[in-house]
Amino acid sequence: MCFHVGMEFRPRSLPRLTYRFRMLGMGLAALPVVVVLHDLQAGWLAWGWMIAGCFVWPHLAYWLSSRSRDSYRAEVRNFLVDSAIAGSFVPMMHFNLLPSAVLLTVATADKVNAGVPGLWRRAMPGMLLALLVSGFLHGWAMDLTSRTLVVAACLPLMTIHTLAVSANLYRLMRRVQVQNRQLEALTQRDELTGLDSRGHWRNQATSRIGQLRQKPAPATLLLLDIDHFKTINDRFGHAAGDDVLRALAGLLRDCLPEDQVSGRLGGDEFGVLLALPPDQAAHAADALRAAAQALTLPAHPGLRFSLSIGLAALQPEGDLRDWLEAADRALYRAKDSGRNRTATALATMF
Ligand SMILES: Nc1nc2c(ncn2[C@@H]2O[C@H](COP(=O)(O)OP(=O)(O)OP(=O)(O)O)[C@@H](O)[C@H]2O)c(=O)[nH]1
Repeated sequence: MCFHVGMEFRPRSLPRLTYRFRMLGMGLAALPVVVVLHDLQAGWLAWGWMIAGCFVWPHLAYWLSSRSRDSYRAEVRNFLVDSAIAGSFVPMMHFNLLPSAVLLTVATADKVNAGVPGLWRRAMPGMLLALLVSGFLHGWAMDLTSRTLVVAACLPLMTIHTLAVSANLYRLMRRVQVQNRQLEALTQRDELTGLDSRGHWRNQATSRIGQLRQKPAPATLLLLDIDHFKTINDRFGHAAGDDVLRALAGLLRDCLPEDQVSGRLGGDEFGVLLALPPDQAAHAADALRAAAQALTLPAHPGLRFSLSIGLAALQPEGDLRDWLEAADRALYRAKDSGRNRTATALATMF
């Protein structure tokens, strides 16, 4: 009856979080137990156990888990004790039907909501054992009837518990949704350049091919590679190499049409989709190469770099793999013929 949900994310504040919920749950559970014990004119043992379970245990559980080196494991153990306490109350209440059912259900639902795999199943033997021990201590008398006051005393646990669990689950779901969105955004971006990551770029390119199949339009793929990038790293340092990669990403944004789809495919290789026919794309590529050659980096005055670019027009029958292979072969032709140039894939390359 501690209503905590989502324990699997193991927050450091776990003991404090469960403490509040356990206080509330156990406090509300005490209401029907008190009414039934009063009706049964129960003895000191039953009253003492009720006070221990409902009012002392939440503080003890907090003390134990906040002292523990592994508060997660400690809380799992506390959850099992919660269930055992709920089970022990049933014979004490002479199996009064409604509070017994509510207590056992709520205790089990807590284990499910905690998000710890199989916790509710692990809690069952302890709950049953506690019920048996309590039965031997308090007797096996049965009085299933729940009078109106007992029903009313169950209501706060039924209503407030459900609302508290729902509110907590909602909060958790919202947080997971936000984190999922953040994670997705992170995987879509190349951290260094801010361009599309390889995977996201491939997805974008594949969906662009799908659109072009539906509604044909010119499209050209550019594969870019920085010439002798290893030498730049070796001569000016890795940080300078990173600056070059970032500067190139800036050039792509500034020099190429806005509807480009640009991504860093890995290392010093970049892919760009342009909604242009190959001759216009080749002009754009040459302008980009000229801009790259002219670029100076204030932090590295002696550093200059050039680009080799392979270019391939989309063929109606090809897929992304064919398109990339054609552009790649063109890129290698550009490299082989001396670098710092643009080469266009031959039609037979597809
Ligand atoms: N600074 C930096 N270097 C990287 C990064 N990723 C890969 N590299 C380096 O990029 C270099 C790529 O080298 P190569 O594939 O030999 O290419 P290259 O030196 O440009 O040779 P050519 O393409 O034939 O002109 C390697 O030295 C990698 O270590 C990165 O994120 N930052």
